[in-house]
Amino acid sequence: MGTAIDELQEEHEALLQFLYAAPVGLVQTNLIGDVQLINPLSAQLLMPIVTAGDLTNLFDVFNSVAPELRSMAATFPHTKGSICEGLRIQLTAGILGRQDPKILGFSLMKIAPDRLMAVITDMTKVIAQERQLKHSVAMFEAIVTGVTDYALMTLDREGLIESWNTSIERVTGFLAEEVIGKSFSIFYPAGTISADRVSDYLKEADADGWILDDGWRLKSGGEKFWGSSIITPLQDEIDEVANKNFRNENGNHHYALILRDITDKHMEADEYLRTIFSDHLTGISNRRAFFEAAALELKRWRRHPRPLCVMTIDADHFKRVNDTYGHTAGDEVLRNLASVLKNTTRDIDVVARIGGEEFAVLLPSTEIQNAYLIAERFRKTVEAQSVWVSGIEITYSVSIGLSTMEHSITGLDELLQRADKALYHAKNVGRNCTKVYEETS
Ligand SMILES: Nc1nc2c(ncn2[C@@H]2O[C@H](COP(=O)(O)OP(=O)(O)OP(=O)(O)O)[C@@H](O)[C@H]2O)c(=O)[nH]1
Repeated sequence: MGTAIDELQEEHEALLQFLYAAPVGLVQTNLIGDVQLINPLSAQLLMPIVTAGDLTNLFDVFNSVAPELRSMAATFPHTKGSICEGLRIQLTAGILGRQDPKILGFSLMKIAPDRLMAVITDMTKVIAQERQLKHSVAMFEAIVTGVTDYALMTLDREGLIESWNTSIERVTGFLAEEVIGKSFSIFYPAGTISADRVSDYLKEADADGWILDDGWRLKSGGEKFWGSSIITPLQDEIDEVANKNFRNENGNHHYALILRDITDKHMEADEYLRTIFSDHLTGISNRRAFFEAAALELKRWRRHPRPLCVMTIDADHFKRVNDTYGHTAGDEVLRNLASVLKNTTRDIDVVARIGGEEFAVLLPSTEIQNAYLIAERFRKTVEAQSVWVSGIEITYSVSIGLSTMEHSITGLDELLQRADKALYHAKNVGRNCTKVYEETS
């Protein structure tokens, strides 16, 4: 008969075998993330973010791409249960030389008071399929929806509304005479679309056959609704026969715009989207949302280069804030930073927390001189205010790095690296300042 020790040994070996053969990545750690058991698949999946082969601590490994995991585990109040489920973590975006972002599915469970189990899967393909499906579903729904549920209009080559069906009035409240001859941007709330963007949308529709754009839209009375717009170029044979010279270089000069009010559906999906794209601490975009939006902007830039800047921001001496006032106060400062940043930028800018105390903003259609002014306005606002936590006044400052997109830049990773170099320069010259990337910086 085996002793209790033998039984434990057997159990342990069975667990090891299970770990080894499991079709998902499994990592067992203690509460602070020190790895106790790890299967080969995990090691393989985590490879892109493991520095110098060091897999000692799971939270250290994830620190650059999902810094929130550590505090999520630390603040989990129960002795057992799910800490996070199906979190999608963008792995390789932003890592120099990696053009193909890998996305991991990550779930973390507390399985005993002193033990965590992480389940890791490769979601890259699933997400690509989901995105494709989203487009197909939107197109399909636009086609099959009852005539009353969508507004249909035609646009000229500049995006000015030429004709419409009466459903526009039902969906948006605008009358024909109010919209004919106006840009379709009339349906966008102020600050959410620029003239450049209108023209880019049309060019994208030409290049890809269509473009889908979901977001806030405006009714004539100023009321907002969540709309889904699909723009497709119209291949108009009659016009081609009538006047060949009238066609633009892409061969299309009219577009159909289908605008649907999907507020109800959006509200249902909103909570889900928030968990995927929002940073849990500050509520602004998370790293994943930033990289997705930035990839789209860069794709646009490659087709139609327009000034595009990136700003990276790092709170100064933040360790000192944590050490002096505690981690909770530190969190409050980060929330303050995010909110000031959001308030000093436009709606069209992508404002995200991309690391622990690192933030980034993508500034489309912005010259570097203007990006500098925006950065300085933000920096001075931070400097001039204070955060109150439990009756204690905390002041802090930020350092900022800026870079601008150029043809010689290979991708987002390089653009970000340049901004980071400028940020490093700002730290080196004494912090609380903004520096623009220069070849020599
Ligand atoms: N409160 C809080 N602190 C965090 C979070 N993420 C990272 N940090 C802390 O941020 C600090 C970053 O410190 P460092 O990178 O050493 O730099 P620093 O003290 O900000 O100094 P400089 O960047 O050189 O000005 C570390 O102490 C981290 O623990 C978070 O979510 N909440």
